[in-house]
Amino acid sequence: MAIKKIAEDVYALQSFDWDRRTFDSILETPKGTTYNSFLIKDEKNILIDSTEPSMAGELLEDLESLDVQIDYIISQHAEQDHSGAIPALLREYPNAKILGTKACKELLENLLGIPADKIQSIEDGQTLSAGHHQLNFIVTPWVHWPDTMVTYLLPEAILFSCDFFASHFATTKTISRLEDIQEEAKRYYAHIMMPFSQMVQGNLEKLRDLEIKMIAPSHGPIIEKPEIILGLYEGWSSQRANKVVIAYISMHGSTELMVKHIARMLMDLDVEIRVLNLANTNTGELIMELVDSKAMIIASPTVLTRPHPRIASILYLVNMLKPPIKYVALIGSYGWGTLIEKETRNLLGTINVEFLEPVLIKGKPGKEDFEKLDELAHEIKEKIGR
Ligand SMILES: Cc1cc2nc3c(=O)[nH]c(=O)nc-3n(C[C@H](O)[C@H](O)[C@H](O)COP(=O)(O)O)c2cc1C
Repeated sequence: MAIKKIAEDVYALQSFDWDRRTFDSILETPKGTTYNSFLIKDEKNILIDSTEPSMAGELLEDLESLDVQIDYIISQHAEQDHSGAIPALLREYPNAKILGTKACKELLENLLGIPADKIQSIEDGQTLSAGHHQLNFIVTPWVHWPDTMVTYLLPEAILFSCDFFASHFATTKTISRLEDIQEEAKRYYAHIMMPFSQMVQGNLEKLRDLEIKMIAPSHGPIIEKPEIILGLYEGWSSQRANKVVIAYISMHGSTELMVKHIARMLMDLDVEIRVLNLANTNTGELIMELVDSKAMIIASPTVLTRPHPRIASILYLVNMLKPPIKYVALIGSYGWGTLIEKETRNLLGTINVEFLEPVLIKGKPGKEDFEKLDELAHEIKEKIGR
């Protein structure tokens, strides 16, 4: 664990998980992660969030080295990577009071067995005076559970943002350049925030009038130039992109010929595209590309009447993560009979997209098939330009 002073009497206590390579068994974390807890030393000592249960001992050691008793624990989100060490903290500081939203209180009781009388639920806009410091609680639901809130600290103007604006990125640097944060922040947004892009917009609106000098999320680095991450979130959540992602599988090359043809045509039409062969692409790479795409071309051969299983699992994920795509086109080769269109529509059943006329061809594509792909490319160009 590392103690970093981020302002007078304000400390970041970061647990470094350098080797972690996946989160929630789905989100890749190539740069590891950190679990960040924050201490405000004042007349009342306040701890904001905690750490993974397995790292509770390190957090307790750091608090001991800072020689503090804890009066309040602010639980901004009940998930175990932030609140899992609270039971251990309560054993060490039995008089500490826990504050969280009403939804957070219920989850802390259910997930961590914390007694109800230890937790006070707080309302949006409620404040807490620590003495010299004042904490303002802003309820920000669905970034990323229904219980989430952020805390604005005065007079320092630090926003403790929990998962909002976080990234899985184990680094000892504080961030003041866009290049340092962009990739991991985008990966995090794509997997955690994208399904709730409208809630993200609403929560950004709630923060709009605050003067924020520093953002201190509960994973990854402290961000010294808040405008860089606020700008990225504004762009990602406002769905202004117009790229086309082509995700494909081809077992014997026919579907791949179709992909190469339509990709070439779209490039000739000056459409920004990204082509991903799912046989050798990480799922995360595709999900990140979808953050700023307006259309997706799914290219799959028929396997046992349905989309190739790798395509099907991607469709399931796309349906869940709700990228901002507005148009879906299905292309692919089959041998004798196919139900691929029906299955694709089923798998994308809950996202609000327009399905374009599919181009499904028997065997190897010929001249007429390529002409149909040209028509589809023109239609896509026309649609995304609107
Ligand atoms: C395991 C397997 C299952 C298949 N099942 C079907 C099927 O149910 N219906 C069909 O029309 N073609 C089926 N095919 C044939 C392929 O869809 C066909 O060969 C197609 O052209 C392959 O496209 P590709 O060259 O892009 O891999 C199957 C092929 C394989 C290898």
